[in-house]
Amino acid sequence: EDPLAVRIVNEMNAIFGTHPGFRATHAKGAVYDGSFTPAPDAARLSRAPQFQAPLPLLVRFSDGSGNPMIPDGAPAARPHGMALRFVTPDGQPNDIVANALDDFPVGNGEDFLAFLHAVANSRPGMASPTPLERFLASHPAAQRVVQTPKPAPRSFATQPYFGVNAFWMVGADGTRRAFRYAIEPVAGRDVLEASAAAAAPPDYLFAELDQRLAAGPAMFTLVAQMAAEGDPTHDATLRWPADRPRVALGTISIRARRADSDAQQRALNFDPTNVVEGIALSDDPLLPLRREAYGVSIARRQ
Ligand code: HEM
Repeated sequence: EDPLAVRIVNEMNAIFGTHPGFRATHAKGAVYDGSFTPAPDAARLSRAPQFQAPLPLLVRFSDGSGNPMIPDGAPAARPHGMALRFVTPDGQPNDIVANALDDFPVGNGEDFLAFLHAVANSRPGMASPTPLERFLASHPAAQRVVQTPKPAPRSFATQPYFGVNAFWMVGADGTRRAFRYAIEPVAGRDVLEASAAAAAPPDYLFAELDQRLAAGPAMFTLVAQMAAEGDPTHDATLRWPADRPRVALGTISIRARRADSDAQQRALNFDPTNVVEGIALSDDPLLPLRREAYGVSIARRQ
């Protein structure tokens, strides 16, 4: 039998079709140049280079489907994605790969495969219960994610993004703290009515961002939601209480779409397990699985 990561990417291909040269999911995207300026507090929390001094960033915004022709306003384009790479002085990448949803349907790879398999095998008009309905009935976190409203953003720059999986920060004094990333738009959250999203031009999000950047950078605050002692890090479906402190780690500034965006996005391999000294992976099993599955998709598309 094929490894789990291969079977997962196969199910993604079954859902979205195979599109040579494109990612198995988040297929439609573009790559931007930007920079990161750490907040004064960040250096104490993590000794990673991105929290010591300003660094260049590579950023990719994407629609959350494996279909590269998906209209930006289609429900299947949600959640949208934001992936970023700190370009560190020694060239070792630290990536953050985030979705426009502060949640995930499953906490382990077997359940993710079963979820994708159920989606791939359910069709509108099928007799109830469909495979998806059966999966949701026995997986409350997936039910919660499916029921969460996911309005289309007005702009990639008016949408918050979330890292979902927990990491550790290792401070200058060696102290380890568990956290999750959030990326908050400085312009504030702004969404479209369902009817406006359905009527929007197919590339409205990418066109809007070009227009916005012509007038000035798009800004976000990189935030860490800090765990309290004992908060679970091993299961992305176990959300931490909303009152956990949110610490600003710095400012993301997005300058312009790269002229070589198409070539860049083919070559780029964002991976949430690309971390540098000062950031460490948690015990969340989705992290090593993501590394493997992204690797499978990268090998197929490159
Ligand atoms: C077990 C869980 C997951 C699996 C198996 C998975 C799988 C994949 C795969 C195969 C790709 C394409 C990689 C490539 O060709 O470069 C991808 C891309 C992506 N995933 Fe995941 N994913 C998982 C969880 C997540 C989570 C939790 C998030 C967000 C919090 C996320 C956000 C994204 C984004 C934004 C991209 C596009 C990255 C880019 O712009 O290059 N994924 N995922």
